[in-house]
Amino acid sequence: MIVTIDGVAASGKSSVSGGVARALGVPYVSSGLLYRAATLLGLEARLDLHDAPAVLAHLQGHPLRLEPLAGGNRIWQGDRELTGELHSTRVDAGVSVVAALPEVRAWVDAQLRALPAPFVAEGRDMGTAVFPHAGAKFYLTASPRIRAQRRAQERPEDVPAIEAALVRRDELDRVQSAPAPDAVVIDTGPLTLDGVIQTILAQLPAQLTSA
Ligand SMILES: Nc1ncnc2c1ncn2[C@@H]1O[C@H](COP(=O)(O)OP(=O)(O)OP(=O)(O)O)[C@@H](O)[C@H]1O
Ligand SMILES: Nc1ccn([C@H]2C[C@H](O)[C@@H](COP(=O)(O)O)O2)c(=O)n1
Repeated sequence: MIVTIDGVAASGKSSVSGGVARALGVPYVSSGLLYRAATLLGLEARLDLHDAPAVLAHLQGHPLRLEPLAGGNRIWQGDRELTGELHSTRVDAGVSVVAALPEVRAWVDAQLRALPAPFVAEGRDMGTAVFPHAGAKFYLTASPRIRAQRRAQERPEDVPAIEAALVRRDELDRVQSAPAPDAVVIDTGPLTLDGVIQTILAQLPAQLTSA
């Protein structure tokens, strides 16, 4: 069983996926972490992030390992844990460039499809390109201002700066971020985190919640 939760940047995908996964007793899979880790490695190696063959060759030489857990995902390159370094402003600024490379997308998709189900998968194209046959699909939205206000609780930048960066990233990620036609779209703006989780749990087919 696979449940997909896609959505725009900072719409609550990881927090909501974690809550849904815990309620179902399965792990969740954060696909964005693979793009973020690929970006960090590219930046550290001073690669041109537009150079797909260079980025891919570097990834193949420095394999990433995603550890999907219900309590939070961790990601490793060899013995080094990268997780804590992936939500910096520097990685945010470069990740859309790396995520636009078809070669990198194919590499990430192969990593994700190799994971053993059941799980909740979150990202941008989980319900469209990666797991089109998922048992249930959701897509989270919220206005840029609300998303920026939430992010500002965890970042040093102010709300207008965060909002501008989110709008820029939404635009850069637009191609792969369309909701699946069969996804339930949820505006998280008026909802609490738990409200979003309960909304999703209430809409899951009975065979998923009893599995
Ligand atoms: N419905 C909600 N109400 C209030 N706060 C929320 C809600 N959903 C998420 N948040 C908060 O918004 C912030 C962003 O959430 P989260 O990191 O889960 O989003 P994301 O979509 O995974 O982000 P990114 O695209 O950057 O990976 C977090 O601080 C989270 O606690
Ligand atoms: N399935 C995915 C997941 C993520 N991305 C890109 C888009 C984002 O800018 C970046 C980081 O993702 P986030 O942590 O914000 O969810 O990775 C994508 O293109 N496809």
